[in-house]
Amino acid sequence: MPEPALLEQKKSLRRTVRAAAADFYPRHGAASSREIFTRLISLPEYQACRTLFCFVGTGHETDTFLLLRHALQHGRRVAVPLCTGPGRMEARLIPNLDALSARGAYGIPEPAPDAPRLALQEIDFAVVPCLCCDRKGHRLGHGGGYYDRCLEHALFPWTVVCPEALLVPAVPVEPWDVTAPIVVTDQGVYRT
Ligand SMILES: Nc1nc2c(c(=O)[nH]1)N(C=O)[C@@H](CNc1ccc(C(=O)N[C@@H](CCC(=O)O)C(=O)O)cc1)CN2
Ligand SMILES: Nc1ncnc2c1ncn2[C@@H]1O[C@H](COP(=O)(O)OP(=O)(O)OP(=O)(O)O)[C@@H](O)[C@H]1O
Repeated sequence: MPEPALLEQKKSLRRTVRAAAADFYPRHGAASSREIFTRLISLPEYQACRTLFCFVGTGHETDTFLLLRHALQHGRRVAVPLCTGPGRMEARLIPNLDALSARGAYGIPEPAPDAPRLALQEIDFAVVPCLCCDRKGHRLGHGGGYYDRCLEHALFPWTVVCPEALLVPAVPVEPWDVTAPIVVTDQGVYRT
């Protein structure tokens, strides 16, 4: 059962961070995303990975097209989220960026519903979005629980990405919230 106080804290933090993000991304999003990209491709977990699962960043998120393109050009298998129901998503393989020309749930570019499914056991490394997070790897998402469900049993390393300007001292943590082992910002890499 959700604890009412924590739920309220998350709601209120989402409101504050959405406003901060709306201010941040139009002005600094492109530069921030490039810095985050540079740090991501330097991670040993990325360099070693053969199969990458990475979100497709939209407007007020880190732009991940740089990473998706890099991974495809360097021979990695690349999968992105496809929302399949409330709070549920699957990793689906894409052969190139043209496979992301359709808009899916919430206006996010998604592969076609018949794109091949990637079993979670086959993921070597994943890159995950957030509205904001803290340096301990606690992330706040949009509240759908998509990543908490998906990463609940993850045995692979994964990182959340967040501009340093949107980091918060502490994200309220509920029992089902997963903790990112790595936080990559535009200014550094934090291992939790
Ligand atoms: N790029 C990206 N892909 C993702 C996620 C994400 O956060 N970012 N998700 C992570 O869970 C899942 C989709 N979940 C989402 C749940 C709610 C909203 C949402 O409410 N967005 C807007 C409203 C969009 C609209 O105007 O309709 C909002 O925040 O106000 C977005 C994504 C899977 N794919
Ligand atoms: N592993 C899980 N199993 C069942 N329900 C879950 C699980 N994880 C989260 N939920 C449900 O999902 C809802 C949203 O959770 P939360 O607010 O933590 O989402 P979020 O992390 O902000 O969003 P997202 O993961 O989509 O970015 C909660 O009401 C919770 O009950």
